[in-house]
Amino acid sequence: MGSINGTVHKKNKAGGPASLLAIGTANPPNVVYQDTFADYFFRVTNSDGKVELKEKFKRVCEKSMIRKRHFLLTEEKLKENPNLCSFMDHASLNTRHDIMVEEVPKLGAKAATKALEEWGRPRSEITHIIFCSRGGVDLPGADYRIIKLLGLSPSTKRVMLYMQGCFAGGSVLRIAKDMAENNENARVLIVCAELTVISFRGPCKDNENFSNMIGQAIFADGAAAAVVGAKPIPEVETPFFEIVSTHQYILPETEEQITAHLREEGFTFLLNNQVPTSVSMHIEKTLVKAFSPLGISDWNSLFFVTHPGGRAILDQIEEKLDLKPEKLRATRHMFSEFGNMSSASVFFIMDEIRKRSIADGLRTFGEGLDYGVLHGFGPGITVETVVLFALPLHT
Ligand SMILES: CC(=O)CC(=O)SCCNC(=O)CCNC(=O)[C@H](O)C(C)(C)COP(=O)(O)OP(=O)(O)OC[C@H]1O[C@@H](n2cnc3c(N)ncnc32)[C@H](O)[C@@H]1OP(=O)(O)O
Repeated sequence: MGSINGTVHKKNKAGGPASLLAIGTANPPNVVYQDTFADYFFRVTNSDGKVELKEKFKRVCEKSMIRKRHFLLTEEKLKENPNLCSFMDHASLNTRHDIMVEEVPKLGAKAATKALEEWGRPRSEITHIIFCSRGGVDLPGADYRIIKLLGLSPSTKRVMLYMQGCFAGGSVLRIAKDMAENNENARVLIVCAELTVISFRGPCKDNENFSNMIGQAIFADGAAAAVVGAKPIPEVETPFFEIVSTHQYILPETEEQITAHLREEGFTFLLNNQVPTSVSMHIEKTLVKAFSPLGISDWNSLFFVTHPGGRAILDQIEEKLDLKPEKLRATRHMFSEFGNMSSASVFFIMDEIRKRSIADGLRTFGEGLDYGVLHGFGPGITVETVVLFALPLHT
């Protein structure tokens, strides 16, 4: 018997739907507040002379809706590595890469430790791991290193996802669902660890590549981990969201709108200012595809976990779907407190939703509602849509 809508599940190898059983998050302790970020950014990159650019950057920071962000790179670390502070002049990949290879698994392990503690079962019972990061490509990779850091079983089956971008918070859930439902007793540890070390750089020379500056104003460092499994053990595991279905969709004629390239100068990206319009224009299509099998067409009846690409993206989605302001409350709150942490962001939002639902004594872990939607957006433009079913708080 499954619990989605009280219906009986089709038999899969695991005997039930995959659920989220725990979430843990972690950020580097160094915090930068957005109202002082422009001053900080232009000072540490020795760019105070670019007065007009700084004024424009300040305006963008003010409109970003972000209050603070966490960064591994401190002012001291940047002073030690001045090649990270120019725009494109210096080969800096080795510096960036050396830091990423060490620090990505470590930050991931901090988040994973919290998730494993919440899960409460022995670490040896993790059967699979999916590690996701946009940087730190290495052999053996971050998936291998975290197994050592956490003391997981050497027979843990690994999947490493490098360089996917922000939609990958949805991709890891899609892969975890398949693993959990098709392998009896599988327990999948998901880890998303994202550091801006790979892309931090000083201001452009003029307005020409301002989209890079948009990235500097919104991207941030953070890691999230989750345990996913089917047929939770009563009294031992506490599932909160079942993963009902997963979908991936490439938006037509948008391949040039978000691009990123790994070069000697580090990770360079281009964000077209049409991104918010492109995402919002197609968002309803993804909901219709995901929810018509469930007979749901009232989007305000769902809870929302929306990758916080930027304020304009959230504003346009809200408008297009005619959402009540509270629908994106959790998403906006986590974006304000942590910025855009790429693939990790959606896990911070799910964590906020379930914790707030508990604190408010609501009927379910999903703001008192039954169904929710998780959206990941990224290069392609690729959209991951994950349908979630929120379990009751008291059974
Ligand atoms: C798809 C995903 O979600 C995946 C990702 O995470 S990738 C990151 C995706 N995020 C984005 O693309 C950011 C979306 N944009 C925003 O949220 C908002 O534009 C913002 C918060 C950055 C700025 O807000 P704002 O100041 O109200 O916006 P707006 O008035 O449009 O822009 C301010 C200036 O920045 C410029 N600008 C905005 N977006 C730009 C872009 N992508 N490239 C270059 N310039 C841009 C504008 O042209 C404008 O310049 P002028 O002052 O010279 O006219």
